[in-house]
Amino acid sequence: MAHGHSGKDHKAYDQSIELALASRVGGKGLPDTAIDAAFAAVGTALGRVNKEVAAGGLPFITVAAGADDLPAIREAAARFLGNGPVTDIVFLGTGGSSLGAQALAQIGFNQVAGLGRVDAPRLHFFDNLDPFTFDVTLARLPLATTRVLAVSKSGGTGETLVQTIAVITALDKAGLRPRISELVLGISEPRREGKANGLRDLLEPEGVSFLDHDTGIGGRYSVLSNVGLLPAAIAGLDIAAIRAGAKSVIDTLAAEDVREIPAATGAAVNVAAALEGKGITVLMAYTDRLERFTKWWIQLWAESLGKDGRGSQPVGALGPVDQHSQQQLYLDGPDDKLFSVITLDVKGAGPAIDADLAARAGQAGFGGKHVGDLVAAQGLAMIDTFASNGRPVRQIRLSRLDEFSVGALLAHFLLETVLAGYALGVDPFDQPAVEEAKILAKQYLAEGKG
Ligand SMILES: O=P(O)(O)OC[C@H]1O[C@](O)(CO)[C@@H](O)[C@@H]1O
Repeated sequence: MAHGHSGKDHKAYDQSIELALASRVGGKGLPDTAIDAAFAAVGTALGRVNKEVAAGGLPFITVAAGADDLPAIREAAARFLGNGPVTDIVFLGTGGSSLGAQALAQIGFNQVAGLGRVDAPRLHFFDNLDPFTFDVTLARLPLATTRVLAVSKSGGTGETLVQTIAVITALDKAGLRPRISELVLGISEPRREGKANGLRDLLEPEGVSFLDHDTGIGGRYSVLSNVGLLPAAIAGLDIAAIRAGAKSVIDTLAAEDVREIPAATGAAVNVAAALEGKGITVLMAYTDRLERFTKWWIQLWAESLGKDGRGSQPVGALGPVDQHSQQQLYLDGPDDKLFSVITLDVKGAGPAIDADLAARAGQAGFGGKHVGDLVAAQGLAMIDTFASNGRPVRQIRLSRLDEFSVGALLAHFLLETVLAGYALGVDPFDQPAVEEAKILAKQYLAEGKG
């Protein structure tokens, strides 16, 4: 990784819900009655989670806390990159088969808006289906030095299948089909009796090998399994540090007092907000490298909790840029939101601001400071402004953004979501409502509609 440390010697993050409480931010904050009721429900949910893990359930937790599979993941990454030059890596997959990998890749300064390529290879995540984007990309990519990782838990997602078909066709046209087993790799569930797996059917006859997607881990819970960690290893990240960060959070589940557990506290503040009729939960991160993290979290929260008429609308925001687009609404619009602000200790980081030039720009106060000083001041000012306007805000503060801390954050939000789901009385692991439009789309395609 170009910056930061992957050491395990620092606390991954600090969380505080103080400024979400009515006692601190006035009438519009969350009252003690709601917080107490939420902690009671989350305490019961925690007991259930711990019991299920002890009984061998919830493998997304046990896998995330382990390390036995890491050598195999590293080997697969090394084999995938091979010996020859690799200029580009294409990731096919959508939702939980892509967003976690994107969140991790961003920690290593990949996929950061405005930054473009830092080091080779370039990473391309095609989690959306767009005929023009894909056409242009396939035409421009140097296919002989490109590697493709196709990920689908079910092996049946239409977007991923048509992209994979297009890749095979492009490799064929480029005369590279004989090399496909070297250029392409898959991750999918093992074949199951009576269940089709289109991705394996497409690629295995070509000689392409697969890593098994854990059948007990749903896509949106898979980031700390090989689904997220193989791309992370390919991107050069320290996957042992990611797992160490995750384990540091998972280990807190054993604490006696539910209020001492950060993930349980995060679940409780969200459940309390739901009890108070706040239908929107905003996650605002003050660092470019957590932008995809917020997208990953949006799927996790929305698909896990939005059912039976329950759940809250997750909104991802980036600071400071979104202060210039959404702050007005956040502070002065409907009081229907809980805010969670993630800040990074960036004081002293980034370019120094020349004093003379700052004075010439009419901002003498910027002189002698660093860009990071301004961002740090903005994050803190935003948090305090939420509070002074009576808008409940939870703070999460990172001292560093590295593999260890992102592993911890990922585990935190995975656990927070499951605890909130159990506390709200919904099943956080299914997504029955997403099937209807998929079936209809296939019917319309057959009928030529659209
Ligand atoms: O990994 P798969 O099976 O291709 O599914 C991709 C995504 O599609 C969904 O099933 C929703 O349509 C998500 O839950 C999942 O993460």
